[in-house]
Amino acid sequence: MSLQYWERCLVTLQEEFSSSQFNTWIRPLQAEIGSNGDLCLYAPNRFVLDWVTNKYQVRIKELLSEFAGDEPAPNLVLAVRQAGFSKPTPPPPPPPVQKAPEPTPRTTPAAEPKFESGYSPGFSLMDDDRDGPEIEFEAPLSLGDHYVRPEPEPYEQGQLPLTPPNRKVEVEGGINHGANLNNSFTFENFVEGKSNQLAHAAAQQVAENPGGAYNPLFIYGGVGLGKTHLMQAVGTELMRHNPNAKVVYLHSERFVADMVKALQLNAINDFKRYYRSVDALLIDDIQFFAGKDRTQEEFFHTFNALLEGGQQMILTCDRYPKEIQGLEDRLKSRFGWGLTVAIEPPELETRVAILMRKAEESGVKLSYDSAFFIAQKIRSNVRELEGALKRVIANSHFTGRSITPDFVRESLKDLLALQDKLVNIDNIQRIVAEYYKIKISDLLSKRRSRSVARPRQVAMSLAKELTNHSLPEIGDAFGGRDHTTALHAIRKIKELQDTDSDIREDYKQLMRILTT
Ligand SMILES: Nc1ncnc2c1ncn2[C@@H]1O[C@H](COP(=O)(O)OP(=O)(O)OP(=O)(O)O)[C@@H](O)[C@H]1O
Repeated sequence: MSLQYWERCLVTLQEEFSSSQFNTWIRPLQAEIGSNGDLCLYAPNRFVLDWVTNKYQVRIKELLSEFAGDEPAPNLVLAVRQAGFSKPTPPPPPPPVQKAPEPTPRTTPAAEPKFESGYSPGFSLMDDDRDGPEIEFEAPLSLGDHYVRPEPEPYEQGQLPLTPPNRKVEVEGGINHGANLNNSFTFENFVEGKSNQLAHAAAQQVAENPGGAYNPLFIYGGVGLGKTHLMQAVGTELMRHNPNAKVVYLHSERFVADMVKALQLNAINDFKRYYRSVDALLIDDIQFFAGKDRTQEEFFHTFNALLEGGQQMILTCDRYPKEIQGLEDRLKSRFGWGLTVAIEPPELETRVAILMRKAEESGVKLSYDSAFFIAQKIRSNVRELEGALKRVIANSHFTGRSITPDFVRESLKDLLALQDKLVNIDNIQRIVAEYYKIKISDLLSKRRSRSVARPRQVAMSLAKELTNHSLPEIGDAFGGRDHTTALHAIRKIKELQDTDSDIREDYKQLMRILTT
């Protein structure tokens, strides 16, 4: 048997699943035909294996039987890819001078910092209590730690403003020493829902087993959906297990700025040493690496060294790695070596649950009806949701009135008016027409061909979901149709979202365009 059945399965599964499901669970499976003709699918790690076994195995078997027709279907074997198994792209060894020492086996994230060969600092990165001249390098400066460079170099006028020697770095409020982590981002206060379930589960796995099979963990999704929160929750958890763990969180722009500064100061080796000495490196919004070739080059080597040393990396991005324009292919492929998971905008129930939780955390009583009202109106992302809730709470404190749906409506009046102005039937029609490359007049016409009818139904559904117009008003706005046509359109699109991955993706994209 050749792999053709599996290749056909892939085509079907890609149609049936959302792109994030397919990219996360199916794409990483490596297929082989076993010596006895079994179809062996190798998952990169246990997590993916369990997920695929529980959720997709039955469907894969069904498809295999379907494609085999009258022939016996191949036996399916699911397993974790073993070390030594023909890995698609094993990390190349870093250049000798940057080679990290042999990784020490570890059960906790508290491994000793790893230093380049020949460099013997004789102190911990976290150790403030030492003699000798110090300079604070840009990265440690933000992290609250600093280290001694054996031969401090003189500062020259005009050089970038390094912190003067011996100045103790202040740790910002709410920021964990040495990690730049925000204590308020924890697993406990992260509300799980369908939209973030995979990312949440993966992050918890990493917190339990750093440097394990899910390295790097790559979390992608739109703005304000909780990527930073989850990434930092892992960092906080690692530090909770071991307060000496060197967990470093930073925004990708900071990495770029540090590197530029290090190059200007001729301190690139310090830069390399610093970033390679951590136990866990958490970099946010790596889409900012796009087009920055020198940064990518440096990050590529850091990435390899960390992976080789078994140090955990977590990266976030606003899109799927392969879709980042201006990012080298070798980085794109490396980002997929661990686990790539998506976070989607939260659905209504999750939005309500988040609001109730945030209100509770603020010690405020929020009724379900009021939470529901806000969640129905604010759909774009969690940050916006939090902003709206803060406004309502502040207003309630200020006026001494209790929070009811009417009070919420009043408090958010300006915001909702602005939103209504931004999302109305006219611009839904304009954006849907642009998206499907048809004319607005087609949406309003009597034409019933699929190429026009489907976008029209999508636009009507969006109008129902995003505006306060009634069904008769929506029908009327689409070429004078009646409310039963609008109702049919909405039901049809709801049904298609469960069965047709193209429609599901289109709808999601359009929602994103209209609400962000
Ligand atoms: N599921 C959730 N439960 C609780 N709070 C959440 C959840 N998702 C997001 N938040 C909160 O929403 C706010 C925005 O989240 P976060 O900063 O993690 O978004 P992001 O995806 O990293 O966005 P950006 O790409 O803009 O950086 C934070 O205050 C975070 O705590």
